[in-house]
Amino acid sequence: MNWRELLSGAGSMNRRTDPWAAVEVCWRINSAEWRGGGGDGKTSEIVSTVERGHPLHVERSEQTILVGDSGVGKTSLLVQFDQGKFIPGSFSATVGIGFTNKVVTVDNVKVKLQIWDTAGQERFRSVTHAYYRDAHALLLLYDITSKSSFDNIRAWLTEIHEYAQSDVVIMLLGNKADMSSERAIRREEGERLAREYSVPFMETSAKTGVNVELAFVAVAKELKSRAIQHSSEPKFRIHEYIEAQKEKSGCCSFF
Ligand SMILES: Nc1nc2c(ncn2[C@@H]2O[C@H](COP(=O)(O)OP(=O)(O)OP(=O)(O)O)[C@@H](O)[C@H]2O)c(=O)[nH]1
Repeated sequence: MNWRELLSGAGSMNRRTDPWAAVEVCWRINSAEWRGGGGDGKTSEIVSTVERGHPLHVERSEQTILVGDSGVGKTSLLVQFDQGKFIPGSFSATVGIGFTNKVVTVDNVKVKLQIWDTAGQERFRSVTHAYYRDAHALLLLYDITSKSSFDNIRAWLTEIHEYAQSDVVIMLLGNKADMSSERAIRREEGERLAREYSVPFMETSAKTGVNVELAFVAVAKELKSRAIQHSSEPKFRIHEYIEAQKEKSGCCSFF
């Protein structure tokens, strides 16, 4: 059963036609608020669908942009997330912008992330700016072996605040965490900068895959919770989620 069928089944309870309404209906059912309340046979069908654990499909693209200096690993991070692989070898800089669609299932809801991979080179900056306005989330990368890429983060944040929506989800990522012998930026420095700007932070490796999925899943969870947050549920807090997941995986001890 897809969300359209769910929506028509839920129509007697919620007449909105927004696809997110179907998710909200099921969300409430999921949290037992309307359990058994429909009396039309359809409600219990929806309940059992959710109980069987079938993810709800959501046709809405959440636009996520990867930004940061050239060579920090934006394309590699996306390839690792999308295909689970790292292609070593010569570096070929992104020209302009490219995108990948990826569906992430979070809390039994499918969230479609449209991920834009931007070119870090200065000459493409005006192209990148054009995409900021429509972004729901921004992953801002630096390379832990490159001091200049870290020093430029402030300038990137200034641009983001100038061109993006004020409520855009921003996450700071220190990539290439596998290259500890060439590390130029300590993890604490990344953490301090992230705290200063009140953005979540983690170190990632597009090579080993460490924290790559976590970064995108955390963004998907945040965007989903903003779209269908129900008042009876505790608010999703991305900082707390990331810290808890990092602790669980003992992520940073092997860098
Ligand atoms: N060891 C290691 N190398 C990485 C990692 N991520 C990227 N690289 C390498 O760094 C180089 C640049 O990576 P890209 O992904 O092309 O960088 P980019 O940020 O997309 O660069 P632009 O397209 O110019 O903006 C490539 O040679 C990658 O193989 C990583 O996590 N670890």
